[in-house]
Amino acid sequence: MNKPSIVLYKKLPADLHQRLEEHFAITEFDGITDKNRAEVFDALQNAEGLLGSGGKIDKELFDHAPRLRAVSTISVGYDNFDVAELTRREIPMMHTPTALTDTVADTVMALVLSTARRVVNVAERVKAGEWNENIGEDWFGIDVHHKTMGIVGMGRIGLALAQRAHFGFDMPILYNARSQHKEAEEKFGARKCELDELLKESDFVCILLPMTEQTFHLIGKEELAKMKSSAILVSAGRGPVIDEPALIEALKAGTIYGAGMDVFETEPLPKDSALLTLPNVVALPHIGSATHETRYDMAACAVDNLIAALKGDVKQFCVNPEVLKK
Ligand SMILES: NC(=O)C1=CN([C@@H]2O[C@H](COP(=O)(O)OP(=O)(O)OC[C@H]3O[C@@H](n4cnc5c(N)ncnc54)[C@H](OP(=O)(O)O)[C@@H]3O)[C@@H](O)[C@H]2O)C=CC1
Ligand SMILES: O=CC(=O)O
Repeated sequence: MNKPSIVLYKKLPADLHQRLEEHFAITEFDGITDKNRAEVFDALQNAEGLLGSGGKIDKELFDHAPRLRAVSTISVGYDNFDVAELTRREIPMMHTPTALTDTVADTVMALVLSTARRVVNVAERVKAGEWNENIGEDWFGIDVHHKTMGIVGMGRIGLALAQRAHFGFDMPILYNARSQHKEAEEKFGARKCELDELLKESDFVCILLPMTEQTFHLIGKEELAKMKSSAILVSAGRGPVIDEPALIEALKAGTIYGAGMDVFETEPLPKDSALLTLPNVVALPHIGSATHETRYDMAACAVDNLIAALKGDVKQFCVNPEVLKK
């Protein structure tokens, strides 16, 4: 019997590629871009599955995939997919939560620490040969321990961050989400509050929200103005949740102390972005989950997800489970 065809648009570790090959006939691309879209469309004509990460996965693409039965992304976020269109076509889509939760929380903590203690800025000065005598106050940062941690988006990653902040740094925790998160409250002493209160009271405001219509530019000029001038904003959910020009203004004006950022409105961050010129910004290239171990685990999860889905056996990690009930 012929194996089902799939389109793979992300390079996989050899063993995972082989596992996929045992089940499917693979047509492989290095991402889906404006340049190769037409070629991808051709390959999709026969494809029953789609697996990869990144790119714009929209209705036009699905229109070229008449046999598509399952989609699997190697990521937690799926804002680049037209999920409503997939659901309309009764196609399940799977993602890879849990595999990366701890690693992303570690990255957020790294941003908190490096921004507060000015790790990058100070290390660059050492490399530039500026450490010639006992350091003065111009090398100092601010404390992290015992300060108030504000977490916007108390989901999987928010919870893992709360654990680190509570047990590692004795930080009181405020959080904002749509629902109450008892585990965060009971295990880590977190208190749910309105966004306004969180912005006013927190020393670190960590944004861990998905990109949705409701979260687009949730943090803009007015919200930044509510933060303490000694506070730090950390952005690790999706770039467009923050109004970047407003953030740049706030950083330049000293409305807030600094920002640690792993995600941006445009990625890769344009070379002329003012964020690159500000000493109170730590900018990372969307490395939240980027460790060898975690990226492997995410890819393995996505491979398992696609194999299960094309067997009609989806048990977990489906972002549109309503299609499974039909
Ligand atoms: N920088 C990086 O490399 C990475 C970034 N991410 C991003 O992080 C996001 C979060 O991941 P994860 O924690 O696993 O996701 P979860 O779905 O577990 O958590 C999302 C949280 O956001 C809250 N939320 C959603 N919409 C709103 C809203 N309008 N107002 C207030 N709260 C809201 C949810 O609230 P409620 O609990 O009430 O539903 C939930 O607490 C991902 O969607 C992705 O975009 C993920 C991985 C890596
Ligand atoms: O940003 C990364 C993800 O997994 O989502």
